[in-house]
Amino acid sequence: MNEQEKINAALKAVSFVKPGQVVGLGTGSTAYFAIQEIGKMVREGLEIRAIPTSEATRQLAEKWNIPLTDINDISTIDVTIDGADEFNSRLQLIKGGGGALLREKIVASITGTQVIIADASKQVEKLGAFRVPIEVIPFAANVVTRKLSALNGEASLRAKNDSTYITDQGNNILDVDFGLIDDPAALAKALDHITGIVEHGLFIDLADYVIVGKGDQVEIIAAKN
Ligand SMILES: O=C(CO)[C@H](O)[C@H](O)COP(=O)(O)O
Repeated sequence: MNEQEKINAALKAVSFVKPGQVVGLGTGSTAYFAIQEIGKMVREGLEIRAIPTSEATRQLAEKWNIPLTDINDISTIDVTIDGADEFNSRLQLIKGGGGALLREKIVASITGTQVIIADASKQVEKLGAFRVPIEVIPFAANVVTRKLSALNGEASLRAKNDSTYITDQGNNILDVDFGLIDDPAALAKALDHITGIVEHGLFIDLADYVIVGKGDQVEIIAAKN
């Protein structure tokens, strides 16, 4: 993990934000730098409305006086800048290390241009060294855990400060080790069909660009359509 690479990627990503747009604000230590930069742009007169992907991001945006709007009052988001835990050459992602995958995926699903920012450590040949975060309703945590083992997934209930981790929606997160994933799209489809899973952290066909900091350079990788 390299903080300067995160900063460089974030500074590049904010050039995607234009006046008058609705902007999705991601969650995590990389998105933090983009939100901070957008805050400075707002202070200098940029007019946008933003949708935060977590309560932590909402607080950060409020601190920077970034005007917020309600996702239920809009139909599309022009551009979203968010981080990722891993990405591959097809711009398939694992997200949810920060626990915000549900709102992040909802926001991504109505975003025109989804820009992912990352340091170079996030680029992988095959997804799966980072365990796939899966948001489950607490009632179903063990039910889902057993169903995941049928897919060769070893699930651990996420904890924080010695307590079970609770998401912004009051759910739990299972961090699931599937080993290296040969076909992330097929796994995502299988997870889509498990009752009790609210959402999973495999983001397939959602990223339009990944901006990755590499040393003091920044590489912009566009999705192949
Ligand atoms: O998906 C996320 C939060 O749910 C984050 O974008 C992801 O965990 C990357 O975080 P960071 O930029 O801190 O490495």
